[in-house]
Amino acid sequence: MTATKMDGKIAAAAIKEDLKARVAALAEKGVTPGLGTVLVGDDPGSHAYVRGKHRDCAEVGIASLRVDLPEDTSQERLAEEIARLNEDPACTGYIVQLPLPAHLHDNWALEQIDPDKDADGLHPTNLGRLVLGVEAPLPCTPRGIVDLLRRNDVPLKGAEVCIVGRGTTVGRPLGLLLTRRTENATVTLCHTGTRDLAEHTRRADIVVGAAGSPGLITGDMIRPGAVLVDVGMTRTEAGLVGDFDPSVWEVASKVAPTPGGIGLMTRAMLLANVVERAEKLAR
Ligand SMILES: Nc1nc2c(c(=O)[nH]1)N[C@@H](CN(C=O)c1ccc(C(=O)N[C@@H](CCC(=O)O)C(=O)O)cc1)CN2
Repeated sequence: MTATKMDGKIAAAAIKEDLKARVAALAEKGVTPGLGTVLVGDDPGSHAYVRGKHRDCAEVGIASLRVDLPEDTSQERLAEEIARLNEDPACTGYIVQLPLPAHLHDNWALEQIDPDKDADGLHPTNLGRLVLGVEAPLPCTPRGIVDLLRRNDVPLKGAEVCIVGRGTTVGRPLGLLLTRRTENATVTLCHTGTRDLAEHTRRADIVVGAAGSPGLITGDMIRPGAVLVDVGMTRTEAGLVGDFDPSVWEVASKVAPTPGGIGLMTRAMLLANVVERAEKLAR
């Protein structure tokens, strides 16, 4: 068996086309959605991701507000910029690019964001709303995973899903999303303390690699015909590498690879969150 690719580029392009039309409809009502980004430091990967987000905004007609701060930014200075975006009416939603430099704290920064402007869906209030099943912006990567699976006709109802990685941007919120009544999957959340990872991955219809451990999951660890979603993104000398070893392509039925899969869906879902918030404001 050679797996087929679940293509994030094709799906993201379709999502952006739809959003472009919705942004044009908002313009007729005098509303322009505006995405803010706060980037602290010099990490080349983070700079590339933020550049990509602003390129996407330009493509669909969303205004961009960009705040770039030096590596040695103090917590007080960062708090000022976040407070400014909370108050700025031109900014309908914004993100703080993660991870922040070590002297700042990701969770502290997320808590400073006005939950109504939280374009990433990562504010504790919005994660809490996800737990409660109340409407809220959804975290972009988990939302992108569910969207890509649906577009590729992967059944979720009753599916056994093994998520490898318990991070707060992907693994944990994805477990919450997939176990909602609308998705109705059964989730096993594995992590570095899991005793026998292969025992869990082999049982699953869908395996999500979100551990950031290159090549962790090999072909012998999955069942024939399984659907795989790679969220791992580790930069190596060989380029960008995901959590799945190339041997999985001979065993799986469908794969969302790194690169070309979920990263692009993450970007598209950020735009969707910003447009949805603007639509709410226009009602
Ligand atoms: N505030 C946030 N910070 C971070 C998030 C997030 O969702 N919100 N996620 C990641 C980084 N990220 C978005 O910010 C992101 C990662 C990867 C991609 C992407 O397009 N990947 C491409 C490959 C790009 C490359 O070659 O480098 C792909 O997978 O094809 C987009 C966004 C951590 N921080």
